[in-house]
Amino acid sequence: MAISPTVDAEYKGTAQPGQERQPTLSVRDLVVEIPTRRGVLRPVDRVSYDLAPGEILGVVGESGAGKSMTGNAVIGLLDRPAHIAGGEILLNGRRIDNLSLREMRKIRGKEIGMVFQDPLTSLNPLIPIGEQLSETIETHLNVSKAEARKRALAALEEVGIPAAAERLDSYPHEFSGGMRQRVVIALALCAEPSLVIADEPTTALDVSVQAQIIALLKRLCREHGTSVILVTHDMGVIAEAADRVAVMYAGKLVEIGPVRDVLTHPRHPYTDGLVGSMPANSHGQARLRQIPGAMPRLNALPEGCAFHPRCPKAQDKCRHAPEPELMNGAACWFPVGEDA
Ligand SMILES: Nc1ncnc2c1ncn2[C@@H]1O[C@H](COP(=O)(O)OP(=O)(O)OP(=O)(O)O)[C@@H](O)[C@H]1O
Repeated sequence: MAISPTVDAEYKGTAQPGQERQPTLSVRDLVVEIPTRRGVLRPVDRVSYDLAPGEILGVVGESGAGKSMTGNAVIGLLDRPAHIAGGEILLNGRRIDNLSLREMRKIRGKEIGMVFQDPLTSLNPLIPIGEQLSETIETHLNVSKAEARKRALAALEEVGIPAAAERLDSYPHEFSGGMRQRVVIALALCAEPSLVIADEPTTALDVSVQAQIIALLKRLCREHGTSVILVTHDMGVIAEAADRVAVMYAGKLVEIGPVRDVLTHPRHPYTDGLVGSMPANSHGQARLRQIPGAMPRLNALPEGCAFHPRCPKAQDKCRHAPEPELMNGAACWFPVGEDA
């Protein structure tokens, strides 16, 4: 049975009748467009998903798939000329895709926390970190200066900054990359947002600290009941941290499902390729199969399914029929494991 891409089957499927919780975030048929001299590009093309309270959704795909654009659309930080050209974004049931810049600014920090690849983009280099934290807390939680400073210290302790009381007056450059990202996580969570968007939060860090930062993000969001969109090109990070995974290819959502199902039984051949190119873990055999070819440019998408030129299962239908919608979690005419 074909499932409309506007209905996220996995989310609806887990709720019992009458017990459906309002999703923290609903992205409905989201379209982001970029007008160019050679036509209009669609880096995000009718993407839909729901994010349940406390859920961690990993968004994965190769560079240029549209992962960051989707996240940036949610937080109202698309760089012009990219803009939302269709669909809806609801945060706790309230539409946020049509808010003014001023209203959106109030939501960022308070209702949506952000963790980017480079911690320095989130931190002001000229202000001690304790002050940055307490200012955010004071503004968003309406508490006194003294109370905000107390909570800033608690936030730093929570993210594992050693001797936190002495570090309140340190500047961002006085921390290592990993410690700085811990501070950013404290900043993202200090106003108790219901959603955190973490875009490649560990990509710029030493491999040795990447796992610690992912574990920290996961633990804190679990403890606070915060939902997370975790954008990454790394399936290993998804396996480590996410509850569900959304796979993007050339602006489209091509597969979505619980992480364990998608990793053990990927249905879209692109997901299968991504899983096959993961380095082996301690239980697996060496895999590291690369997907041949490269993702097409948005101004040169092939006819039919955008993945067909790289797909080992491609048939005539894939080359000519309109791109398939999500069916049982995968947008593919001939999913892996189902004989044509
Ligand atoms: N101003 C622009 N003009 C034309 N194309 C653009 C512009 N900005 C972004 N794009 C294209 O939009 C697409 C989506 O980019 P996006 O950053 O969301 O991808 P991504 O999956 O997050 O990749 P990465 O991991 O490299 O950040 C890319 O193909 C990119 O080249």
